[in-house]
Amino acid sequence: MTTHEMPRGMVRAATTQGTTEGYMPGFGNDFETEALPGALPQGQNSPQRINYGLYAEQLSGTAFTANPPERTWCYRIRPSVKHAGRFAKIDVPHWKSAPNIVPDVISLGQYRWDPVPHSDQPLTWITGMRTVTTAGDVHTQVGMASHIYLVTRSMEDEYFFSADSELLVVPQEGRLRFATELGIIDLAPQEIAILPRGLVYRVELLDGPARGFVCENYGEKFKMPGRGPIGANCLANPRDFKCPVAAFEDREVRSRIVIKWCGEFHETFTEQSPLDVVAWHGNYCPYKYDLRTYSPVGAILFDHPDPSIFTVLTAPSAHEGTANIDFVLFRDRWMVAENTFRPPWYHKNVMSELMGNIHGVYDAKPQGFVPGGVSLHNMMLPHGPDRNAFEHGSTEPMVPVRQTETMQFMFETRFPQQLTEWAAREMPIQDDYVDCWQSLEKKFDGTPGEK
Ligand SMILES: O=C(O)Cc1cc(O)ccc1O
Ligand SMILES: [Fe+2]
Repeated sequence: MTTHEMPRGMVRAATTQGTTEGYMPGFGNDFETEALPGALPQGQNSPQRINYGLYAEQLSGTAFTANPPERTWCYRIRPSVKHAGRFAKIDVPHWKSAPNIVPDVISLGQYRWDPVPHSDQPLTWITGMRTVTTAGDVHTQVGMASHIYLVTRSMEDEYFFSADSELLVVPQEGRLRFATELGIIDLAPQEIAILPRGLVYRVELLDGPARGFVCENYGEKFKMPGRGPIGANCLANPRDFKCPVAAFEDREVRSRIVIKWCGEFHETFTEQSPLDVVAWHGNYCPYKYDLRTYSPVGAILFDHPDPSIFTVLTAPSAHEGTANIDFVLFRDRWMVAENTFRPPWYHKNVMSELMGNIHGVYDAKPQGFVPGGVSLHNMMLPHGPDRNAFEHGSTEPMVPVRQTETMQFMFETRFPQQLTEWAAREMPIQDDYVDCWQSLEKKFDGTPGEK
């Protein structure tokens, strides 16, 4: 299927001025969109009867009284209660939720993994999800989980929603289509998508097998970080977030809906596609973002700032400035600081840092952290440049250098991350990772002067 082909039978809103080919720009906007003319009621949410015989339904992503409240009004062929009833538990063994403490697995440590090889098994978005770490508690809606997905099959007449979490998707190889209740998102490496809690969707492969990373956010939703003295511009700009226009299917076919709820998986069946929202308006919706539109701000004279300067999105916790999750991007950029050790400094951090490599070379780890690979520097565990990066960083000429062809990210959380059994035993762990610091030399010889 090409990017422009629609899934079977899907009717999408005509793009209007201000939209970019099936998407509407802006972060947290109050959007409105209709796939059939006149389907969206004007001036009120719940008229006695709705055009085309549609049903009105509200999807609330925050408490009714939150400030600001986030909700979307959907005008659909059937209310979703007709789609989802009579649930049965099913087993999705590799998708774990916090708390998931494996007694004989040691999560305390610095870990790194090679890319998980693509599979020749038929794996969908649901069966291909592999949890790497969990943190916090899904039941009290704090913390997160990190996952790797390996997708080799499109979902067919099968749909999913997570009542537990919002999903941040970071593709690394292969393109995916998210056909959602609120419209279609096509996603390629170097882009990200956010799928809100409660939204029903189907995931299709657009080409090849797909692999990528997911951050499952149990807590408050991702938002743009406060930019403080940076002001109104740079970092991620609101207009670069894109929300899909309405698209619907009118397909009467037996369909399976899988629901993640309190860490458990359930199935229910319906006789029609649940993607039957013809029009909607509101501020609770899925969106995508092209990481290449991120404008990094950094040191332009000396020293190395905290990586919070590279935050794309932040999911707050109850403690101001202490994120449940920060999503941080290390992209290509100029390094210009004078008289400065330019790679990341050595450090210990109360927050735990899970990193993934989308492509290219990461400056603190010129070897070993390869595209598709993952590293974890858990709560308060020391880490920093390996020996090669240290030697290079402390001797390189202080001329402007462009770090090119590089893109890594970090899921940083205030909670310690617990390894799953799969991450500890099946994912290709690099047993010798911690040795990358052992060859750092003692330079101190008791005499002053630079060594
Ligand atoms: O540990 C890492 O590689 C991530 C990181 C990068 C950086 O520039 C500063 C601090 C930090 O934790
Ligand atoms: Fe770090």
